[in-house]
Amino acid sequence: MDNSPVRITAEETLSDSWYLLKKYSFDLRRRDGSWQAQTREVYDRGNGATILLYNRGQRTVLLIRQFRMPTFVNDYPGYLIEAAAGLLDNASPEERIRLEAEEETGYRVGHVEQIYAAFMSPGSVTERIHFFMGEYQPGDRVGAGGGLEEEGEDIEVLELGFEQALEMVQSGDIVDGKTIMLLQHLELRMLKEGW
Ligand SMILES: Nc1nc2c(ncn2[C@@H]2O[C@H](COP(=O)(O)OP(=O)(O)O[C@H]3O[C@H](CO)[C@@H](O)[C@H](O)[C@@H]3O)[C@@H](O)[C@H]2O)c(=O)[nH]1
Ligand SMILES: [Mg+2]
Repeated sequence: MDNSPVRITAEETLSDSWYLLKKYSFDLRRRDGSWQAQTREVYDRGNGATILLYNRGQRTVLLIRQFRMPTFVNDYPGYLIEAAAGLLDNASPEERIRLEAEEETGYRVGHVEQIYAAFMSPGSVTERIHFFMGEYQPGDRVGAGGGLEEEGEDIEVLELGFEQALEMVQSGDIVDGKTIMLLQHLELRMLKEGW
């Protein structure tokens, strides 16, 4: 017997231009057992991965700054400070984050640790982001980073002190969700382990 609380009744593609925007019609079984018809728009850009590169000895992190159009059209100057990140494009999260971190920051990544995967905007976007932490050393730098110009990327690499980065979360100079989560994960680790 089908016990699912959801029955999809129709699926309409609203846009398949760069990524995929669909409208789903479905019946949802409410907690009282009754069924209710609903529709929701769902944006599918695949899944992603992100990493906080940190150096424990120097007490620094490597972040990037780039232009993000969706923030610009929502009353923000558009240049966002973020942890390196990329879409999976059919690679595994770990494979992808190594490639992306090197492409964006110029640092080759050694050991990485996956900490969790999270839905970042579950009311509208399918994406689940895989979160990683990785230590870097100055000698791991193999290029300038910056991303791929042919894809429109123009990425500035920033090396910041831990404390400065955490203060920038408080001051509103760092406003990207995944980056705030990663910096706070680092802060928890610093507190727990007494760095
Ligand atoms: N032409 C065109 N290019 C696009 C479009 N949308 C994205 N791109 C390009 O596609 C590439 C995607 O770059 P990635 O580095 O793989 O992804 P990202 O944009 O950094 O995404 C990461 O961060 C996001 C925000 O936190 C995450 O949502 C995502 O999962 C990932 O972690 C970028 O060059 C971007 O400009 C579009 O509509 N049109
Ligand atoms: Mg990226």
